[in-house]
Amino acid sequence: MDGHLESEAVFLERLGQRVRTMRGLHGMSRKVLAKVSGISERYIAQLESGKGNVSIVLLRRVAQAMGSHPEDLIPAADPVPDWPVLRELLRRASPVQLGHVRDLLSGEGRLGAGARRLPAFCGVALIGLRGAGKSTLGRRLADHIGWRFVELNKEIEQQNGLSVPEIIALYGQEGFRRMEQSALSELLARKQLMVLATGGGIVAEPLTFDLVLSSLYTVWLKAEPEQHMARVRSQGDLRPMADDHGAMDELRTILRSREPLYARAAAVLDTAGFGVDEAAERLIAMVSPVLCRDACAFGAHRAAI
Ligand SMILES: Nc1ncnc2c1ncn2[C@@H]1O[C@H](COP(=O)(O)OP(=O)(O)O)[C@@H](O)[C@H]1O
Ligand SMILES: O=C(O)C1=C[C@@H](OP(=O)(O)O)[C@@H](O)[C@H](O)C1
Ligand SMILES: [Mg+2]
Repeated sequence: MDGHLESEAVFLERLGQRVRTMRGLHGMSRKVLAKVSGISERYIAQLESGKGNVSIVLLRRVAQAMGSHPEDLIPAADPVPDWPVLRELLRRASPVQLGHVRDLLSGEGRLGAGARRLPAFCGVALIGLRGAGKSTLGRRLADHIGWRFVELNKEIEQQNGLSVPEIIALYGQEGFRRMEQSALSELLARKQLMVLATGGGIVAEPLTFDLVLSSLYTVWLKAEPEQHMARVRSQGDLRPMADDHGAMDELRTILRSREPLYARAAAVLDTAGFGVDEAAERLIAMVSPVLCRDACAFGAHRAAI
């Protein structure tokens, strides 16, 4: 193969990987992505395996179906790990804000360390894939330390008067992520200590996830793919891991795509090999000393700990 062809083949392969990763990040099966984008499942499989040379218009459709942008799918080296957060912030910034950022980055800014604001400490967040134990262990932790337990998905449902599946059906992934962000902002604005069970896909939206990481002591509840599947199945909840033979593959793709983001949590609790009681004890033990130290440092209520 000549040099050009080879580098094009590598490009297409990496493009395919990025589509697959982004799809996993958003928890969408190939079937769902095909349906939402209006592109055949077979073609998406080709694209993901680096065999389909997708047109820019189709790539835009694929990106839009996942609530992302075509440039997010183009293989490129992200300059810094925080790049997706910075890019989202830049996209939304006002001209005045952009001016400040430009000044700051070009070394002309006057913002000293003293001008930086510490985020309010609002409690503990649990993140992880469905079946990680966010709801089960979160409730136990909240009962133990006497803080309010909040399910982010329930807040979203209450605030919008629709169930999560209804929101996704009506407004798509993008609409759901928007509502997730506003429900989270609203909760944080209450400035009450809480244990928050997030939705498994919260890591897919950089700004929302950044808000979680900067406002709450975040713990990733980790488990093996087989355990996620078994736990979810035994709850009788088969979304989005339902039906087809590829369910386990889909689950692995989702987990693999999200792992680097889940790993940004302040702490990791591996629940594999433990029952609920032991996992809860370990979570409480892991979190308690940090709460004492951080809640006090952040000026939170000592009595609540
Ligand atoms: N070590 C463990 N940690 C957490 N949950 C466990 C564990 N072992 C078994 N489970 C079971 O797995 C399920 C976890 O579900 P859930 O708490 O709803 O997860 P999530 O909210 O993350 O989707 C529960 O039915 C729980 O009883
Ligand atoms: O993993 C995901 O992509 C999702 C997980 C769900 O939350 P749970 O993890 O609480 O089930 C919910 O936010 C939505 O259906 C998407
Ligand atoms: Mg849950």
